[in-house]
Amino acid sequence: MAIDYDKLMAWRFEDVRHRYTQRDTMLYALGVGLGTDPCNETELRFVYEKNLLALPTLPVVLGYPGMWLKDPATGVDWVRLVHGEQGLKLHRPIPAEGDVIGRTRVTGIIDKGQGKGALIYTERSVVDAASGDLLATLTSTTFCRADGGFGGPSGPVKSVHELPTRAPDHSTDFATQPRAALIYRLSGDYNPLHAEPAVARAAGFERPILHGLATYAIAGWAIVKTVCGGDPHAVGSIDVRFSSPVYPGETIRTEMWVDGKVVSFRALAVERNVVVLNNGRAELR
Ligand SMILES: CCCCCCC[C@@H](O)CC(=O)SCCNC(=O)CCNC(=O)[C@H](O)C(C)(C)COP(=O)(O)OP(=O)(O)OC[C@H]1O[C@@H](n2cnc3c(N)ncnc32)[C@H](O)[C@@H]1OP(=O)(O)O
Repeated sequence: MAIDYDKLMAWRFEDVRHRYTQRDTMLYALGVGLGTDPCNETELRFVYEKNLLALPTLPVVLGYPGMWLKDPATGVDWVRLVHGEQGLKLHRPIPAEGDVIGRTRVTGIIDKGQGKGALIYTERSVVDAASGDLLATLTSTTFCRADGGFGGPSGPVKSVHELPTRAPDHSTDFATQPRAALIYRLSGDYNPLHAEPAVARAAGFERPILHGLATYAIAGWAIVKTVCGGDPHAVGSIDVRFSSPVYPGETIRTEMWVDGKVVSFRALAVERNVVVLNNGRAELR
């Protein structure tokens, strides 16, 4: 079944009420890979309940509607989809525990052509359940590699941020563990692509790949640690494109360029010397 543009644009999402605890916040940070050095006090603040802080990227798992594209009625071949781009705008500091509502909608669908794929743009608002205050706005591009040529529009596509041409101002390495995806998924993205070898092979990968949002969080953490002095509240937004898959166990090198309040960044899988995140742009408060 092919994508039906009008049907998918009008896809109805239920509100997702999500009460998250300090334990969830710590599990998220552990899934990202923090806490491997028990004496690293900067990381401990995100994985230990004493004065616990939330990573700025935590909202990506709050009020998440799940793998809705697995529904055959969407017309999407879910096995072949990958995460294409992610944006996050933080409107308020994210508490280490809370009760939120996620509201998702489809904002655009692009036909890249037969054999090239389709892009599905979604936006999610995460609001505080009690006050109704908007905490974060998330924008996602799902790259549906098997679904091009359905007769939809070819634009407008999201523009990408150009990185500076000079050498990076900062660079930091972060070793992921072979089991990284198996821990990260417990925060809510249960896509079997990250756990089941047979599904990964059917999707065209030699083995399960890491969640794009785990790599995204690693780059976000690199910015917090390197540019923000460890203060997660200093981050206002983070946008990036996923340019190549990451295999759990690889080392992620985040390269950063700082120009006033704008941090441009990209990330590489060091062992293969491949750029895995590109066109990154974070804005500091
Ligand atoms: C609610 C939220 C739902 C989210 C669901 C996500 C669920 C998760 O569990 C799934 C994951 O986490 S998957 C893991 C993370 N993602 C990845 O690993 C993808 C990495 N990227 C790739 O493989 C390729 O870049 C690939 C395949 C993306 C593109 O490669 P190519 O086809 O070779 O593309 P290329 O020839 O370089 O360019 C063709 C056109 O596509 C545009 N483009 C490229 N990369 C893009 C990307 N990442 N996002 C959006 N557009 C992208 C190019 O600009 C080009 O456009 P044009 O033809 O107009 O010039």
